[in-house]
Amino acid sequence: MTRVAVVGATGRTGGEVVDAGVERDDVEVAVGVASEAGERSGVPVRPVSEIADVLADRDVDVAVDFSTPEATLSVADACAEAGVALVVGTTGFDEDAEASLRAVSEDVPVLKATNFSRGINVLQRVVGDAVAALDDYDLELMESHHNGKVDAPSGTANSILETVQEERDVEPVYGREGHAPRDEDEIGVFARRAGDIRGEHELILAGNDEVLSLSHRAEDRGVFAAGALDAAVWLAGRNPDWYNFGAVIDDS
Ligand SMILES: NC(=O)C1=CN([C@@H]2O[C@H](COP(=O)(O)OP(=O)(O)OC[C@H]3O[C@@H](n4cnc5c(N)ncnc54)[C@H](OP(=O)(O)O)[C@@H]3O)[C@@H](O)[C@H]2O)C=CC1
Ligand SMILES: O=C(O)C1=N[C@H](C(=O)O)C[C@H](O)C1
Repeated sequence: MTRVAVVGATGRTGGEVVDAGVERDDVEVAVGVASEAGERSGVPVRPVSEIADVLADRDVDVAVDFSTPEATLSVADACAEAGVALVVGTTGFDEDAEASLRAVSEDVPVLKATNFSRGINVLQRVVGDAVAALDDYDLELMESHHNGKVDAPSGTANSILETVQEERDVEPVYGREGHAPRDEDEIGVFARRAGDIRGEHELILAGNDEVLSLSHRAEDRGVFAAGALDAAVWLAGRNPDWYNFGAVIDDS
């Protein structure tokens, strides 16, 4: 049984992690963490200001984080101090924050994924193959999310862009406007925010007479919760290192 602390337990995604966790046999949701104290699905939620005590008192094996970059970094430091593994789903880190997280993985195991759905992970594998095979096609990347999302483009879109750039030297152009003729080595990147869209991503590869569209749509946040908890169970007890979600999928 893996004892989990859910950081962001009162949020859209962390709340789903708590709900999913209390239903699982391989996970014990020991505690939730948020800005303020509260409760979710019968699980006590404690303020992040008490994180060090919380990790020790509740005998936590893995912290699962869907919060904000700032909160993640303070939780990561506490995990390193307490010897607690960390699963990070939060997106929107700048380069310095990403480096700080990587440093924490020298002390405790850290698994970070911009998207915990299995479908996106497979999409990423297909993207690499497609971009390599259709190496002179125009590329455009689109994502859509709910109106409460604060980072743009999404973490997943940035990860897809990285995969594309591993295969081809393309320069991102974010949200064209005005006189903006297309260069053959650019990739347009577009973010839409509306309603409660769970998360949609699409990469198109367009030749003159055909368009290949690679797309994914999350239909329920439960898909992220399930993946993050699978990752937590997989990560518990491993050596300090930097891990990715692909390894979890490959092992299951
Ligand atoms: N990797 C993946 O698969 C996915 C990643 N995400 C990412 O997860 C993150 C959260 O998204 P979402 O659930 O929509 O966000 P919400 O705004 O709905 O929830 C944020 C949560 O974080 C808590 N929080 C905010 N500030 C702090 C703080 N300083 N200390 C402790 N807790 C804090 C909030 O608590 P309070 O309300 O008390 O402030 C709340 O519980 C985003 O970065 C998003 O991109 C989302 C879905 C899937
Ligand atoms: O904020 C969200 O909701 C999501 N965020 C992640 C991202 O930024 O890619 C993953 C998913 O798309 C939902």
